[in-house]
Amino acid sequence: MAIKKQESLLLQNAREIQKQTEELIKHLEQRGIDEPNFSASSPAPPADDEYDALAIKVVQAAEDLILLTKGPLQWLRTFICSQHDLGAWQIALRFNLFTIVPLDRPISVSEVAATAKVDEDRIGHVLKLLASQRCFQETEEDVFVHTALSAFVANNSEVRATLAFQADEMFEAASLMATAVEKSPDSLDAAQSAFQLRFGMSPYKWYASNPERGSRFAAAMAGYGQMSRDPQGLRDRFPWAQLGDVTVVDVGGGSGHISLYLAQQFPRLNFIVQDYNTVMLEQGPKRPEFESVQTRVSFMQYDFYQPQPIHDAGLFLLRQVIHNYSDDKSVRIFKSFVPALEKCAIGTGLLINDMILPNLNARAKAEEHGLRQIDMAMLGGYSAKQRSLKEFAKLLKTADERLKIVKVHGEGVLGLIEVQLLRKV
Ligand SMILES: C[S@@+](CC[C@H](N)C(=O)[O-])C[C@H]1O[C@@H](n2cnc3c(N)ncnc32)[C@H](O)[C@@H]1O
Repeated sequence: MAIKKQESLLLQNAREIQKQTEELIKHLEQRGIDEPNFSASSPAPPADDEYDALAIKVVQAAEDLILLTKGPLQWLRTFICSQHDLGAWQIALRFNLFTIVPLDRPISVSEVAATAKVDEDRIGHVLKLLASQRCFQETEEDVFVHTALSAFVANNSEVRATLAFQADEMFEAASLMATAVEKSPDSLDAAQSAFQLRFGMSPYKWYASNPERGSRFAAAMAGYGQMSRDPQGLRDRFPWAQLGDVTVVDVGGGSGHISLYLAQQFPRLNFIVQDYNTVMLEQGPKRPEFESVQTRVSFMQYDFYQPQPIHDAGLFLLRQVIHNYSDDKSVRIFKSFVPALEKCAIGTGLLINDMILPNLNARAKAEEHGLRQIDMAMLGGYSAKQRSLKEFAKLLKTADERLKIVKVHGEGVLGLIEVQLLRKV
């Protein structure tokens, strides 16, 4: 029997990239969408689940090929210097380089530096690093134009807020991750989170006492919504229209950006946005979409460790809250809904819109990596974590035996877990 020569793993990955890229192009062609390029006028890739599913296959094969080609030593060399990339982005964001570089003409480093009020030498070095990531392009020595990447940042203030809060407070806190574990090696301790060690208080207290950063955090959350396209997933994967004329209570809703979005989509629904942080709540009515839905969206200060005061809700929404808390606090939050759910109509749901960590090999590594990054962000910020479906079920049961997961709606970056308080009719 002829011994089959082992096929090159490098070539297998290269062929996979070719095959999956062809699928991706077919998808674009079928929808009449032009291919993306690096220029500032590049069309954006489509924002739909089908495209994402194709794109992740290309990304996985490409990332595997990069690792195989570079080998461990050179892969590590690049990776372990990532904090310096973030440092350069921090400067670019803090000194507004993205908006100083005009969208319609080249600009010299000296002009950027004069507007940013920082010396030319450092601004040049920062722009050159970013340009090596195809974020800005140096068209001639010390002259820059936007690329697709930098123009996107320039044009999107919410995404800029997301980048800036990560490059500032989260980056500073992340440098103390191991120290935080050293201080509390046996279990999660919110008082010893990396953020707490860096800033002396929890993120929420810190944002409340630093209103400028607090309002940037609210915008950053909206930017995350764009990145994960989760508001659309939330809209499409749950039967909102079937709820009828009811009030949805958005608990820990921050600026209410999600309620405002859903209110625009579903004209029969009313929303109450609850948050204990008034700085976050005050952002809501300032948002441009508020005007068109202001009769149906209201804001209310409420602390979710206290019993839920709304007893005639059609649905409670708890979005991106539980991942900020340890197990015991999550149980207290779930418990706060019980007296209200006992009084609301039978079948009233508690919809948890939080990341569900995947089971082993359920998702491509490149995709799982994105989820695990946020899991680490929760550890560093709050001594908290993301959870699997099994973990959610366990916490709900500990809060009240009658709290049951009745459905997981669809699949996306964030999960959509519908919980009901099972009661006898
Ligand atoms: C990660 S943000 C999520 C915001 C929003 N739900 C979203 O999806 O964008 C968590 C929110 O919980 C709020 N929060 C924290 N502690 C709270 C408490 N004890 N009671 C009510 N809201 C609280 C924070 O102010 C913040 O707006």
